[in-house]
Amino acid sequence: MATLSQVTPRNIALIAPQYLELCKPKVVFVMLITAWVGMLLALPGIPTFHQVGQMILASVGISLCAASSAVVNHVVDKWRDQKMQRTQRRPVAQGQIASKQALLFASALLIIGSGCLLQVNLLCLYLTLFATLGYAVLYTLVLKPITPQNITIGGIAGALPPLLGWTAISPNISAHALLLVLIIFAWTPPHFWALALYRVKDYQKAEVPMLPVTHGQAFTRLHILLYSVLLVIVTALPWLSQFSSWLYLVSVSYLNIKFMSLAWRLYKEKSMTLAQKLFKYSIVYLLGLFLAILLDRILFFWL
Ligand code: HEM
Ligand SMILES: CC(C)=CCC/C(C)=C/CC/C(C)=C/COP(=O)(O)OP(=O)(O)O
Repeated sequence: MATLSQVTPRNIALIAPQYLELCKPKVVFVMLITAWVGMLLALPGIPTFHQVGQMILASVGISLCAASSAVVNHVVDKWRDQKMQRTQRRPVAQGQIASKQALLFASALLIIGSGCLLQVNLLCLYLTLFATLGYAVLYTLVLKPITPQNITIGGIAGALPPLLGWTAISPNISAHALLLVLIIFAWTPPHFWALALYRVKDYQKAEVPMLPVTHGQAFTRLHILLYSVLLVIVTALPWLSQFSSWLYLVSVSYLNIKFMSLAWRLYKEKSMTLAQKLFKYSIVYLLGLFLAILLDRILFFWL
């Protein structure tokens, strides 16, 4: 336990980046972008002052709850992270932050985040708590060590942010918000299995039953390809249901051609460089898709 005399500005400056790292800030930020798109799409027009206030509170609340589950993930995964090259330098794995301190930090984030969402509405709060528990408990604690389908089922938690954003503005479960959730849900397996392919040794060492460990590289590449086809089909739905117009269709087609071509080449060529490329591109793809759906909506339905 730190004594009061140890709480100096210098010590805080030293420890703050480590606490920030526990929150998985880059992942949470991309999730927040998808939640913002959900919020903006739910708006009937230019937001009122009250709605801007709700959006700010919801953004803080969703980010803090997501960060809290990321911190718990570091604690639960301490021993696994120590065995994997990619994660062994993490603050909890290295013992720079004790599990107890990390859990206190996670609790504080969860309490403040929930407090913010309580001011927004109960539906948004409950769904966010469901996603938080989904990642911290269902995925990390229960599914990750027992089944290679951990990320398909656990992916529901990571896919929820657009719905969380939507309900912050309009407290009902809209079919269009569910379409956005479905897109991230179909996107998650190729996003993660591409990484698992080139990090397979890590997962073997840590005895985590990820798909390339349990079913091999060829089976994983085939499943990346199949989920990519599913992703292409699912991403056509906003246009087919007339929620989005031609601008979205053209943009998403461009993004999909590159996604499919990488997934197809990875399936044929068995290259680790291609797996790395697909993983990196999956993030650009998701950001591009959400930007396209938002711009399309603003240009054709708002203006
Ligand atoms: C269960 C679902 C998911 C799994 C298993 C997963 C897995 C991973 C893993 C293992 C990494 C770490 C890569 C590294 O440390 O080099 C990563 C990175 C990343 N993921 Fe995911 N992910 C999931 C869902 C999501 C979702 C829903 C989003 C965004 C909406 C997302 C966005 C990102 C981003 C932006 C990075 C890069 C972070 C960085 O560069 O530090 N992920 N993902
Ligand atoms: C409220 C809300 C929206 C919650 C979502 C929570 C959240 C931060 C999900 C992140 C998904 C993710 C990075 C999974 C990887 O975990 P991993 O343990 O497989 O990866 P690692 O080995 O890099 O830790």
